[in-house]
Amino acid sequence: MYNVVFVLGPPGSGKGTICAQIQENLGYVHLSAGDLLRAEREREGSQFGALIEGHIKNGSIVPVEITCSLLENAMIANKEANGFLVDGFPRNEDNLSGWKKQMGGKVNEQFVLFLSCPVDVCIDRCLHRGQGRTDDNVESLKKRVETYNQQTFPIIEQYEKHGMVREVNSQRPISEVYQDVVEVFSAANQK
Ligand SMILES: Nc1ncnc2c1ncn2[C@@H]1O[C@H](COP(=O)(O)OP(=O)(O)O)[C@@H](O)[C@H]1O
Ligand SMILES: Nc1ccn([C@H]2C[C@H](O)[C@@H](COP(=O)(O)OP(=O)(O)O)O2)c(=O)n1
Ligand SMILES: [Mg+2]
Repeated sequence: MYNVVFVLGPPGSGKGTICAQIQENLGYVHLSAGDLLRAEREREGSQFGALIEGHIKNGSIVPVEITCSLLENAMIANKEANGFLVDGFPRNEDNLSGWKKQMGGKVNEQFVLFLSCPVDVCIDRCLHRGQGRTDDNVESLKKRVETYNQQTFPIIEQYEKHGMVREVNSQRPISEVYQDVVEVFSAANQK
């Protein structure tokens, strides 16, 4: 059974930044749904490139069959990992139900790391991220934040009802955020 930690929060809340540090220090493998989709978009011969780019620019969510298969393939390719940081997933009901259907019974969901940060701070970070992303512009960001508020936050609330959410305030220096995140992982892995 694969250990899985979901990492959620608004665009720009620091999910990728924190996951990279956890991967380096705790042996979890970082799987960013967004990175996997961008790689699939670029892959020669992919039938999904245009569809993925449409969703990315529009801030909407790619159908789960595509995203979940990318995640599962990446997990199979990293069997030796202590666990997986599934970053930016599940982002809506379709993601959640598709994941349960495809991965239910194959994974141990440890907890949901929720990086909370005010939206205006997050937008500002994305606008200065400097990764040349086609969706780090004011127009796409407006739509991504709307998608987050309308579709992703309710998923976090569902997990919250099951006592699975560990919230860390990410409107602080990265080192402080990281310290709190490490404590969350320590507590979870002591059990
Ligand atoms: N705690 C923080 N304080 C200030 N800037 C941050 C912090 N965490 C991340 N950043 C910066 O904000 C931008 C978005 O971070 P990123 O990890 O890509 O977020 P996400 O994956 O949630 O969209 C990056 O430029 C990153 O360097
Ligand atoms: N589960 C997911 C994750 C991302 N996507 C698409 C739509 C998202 O706006 C983009 C970018 O996601 P990504 O996680 O890289 O974005 P942030 O790190 O939150 O800024 O990818 C998706 O369709 N389904
Ligand atoms: Mg990211």
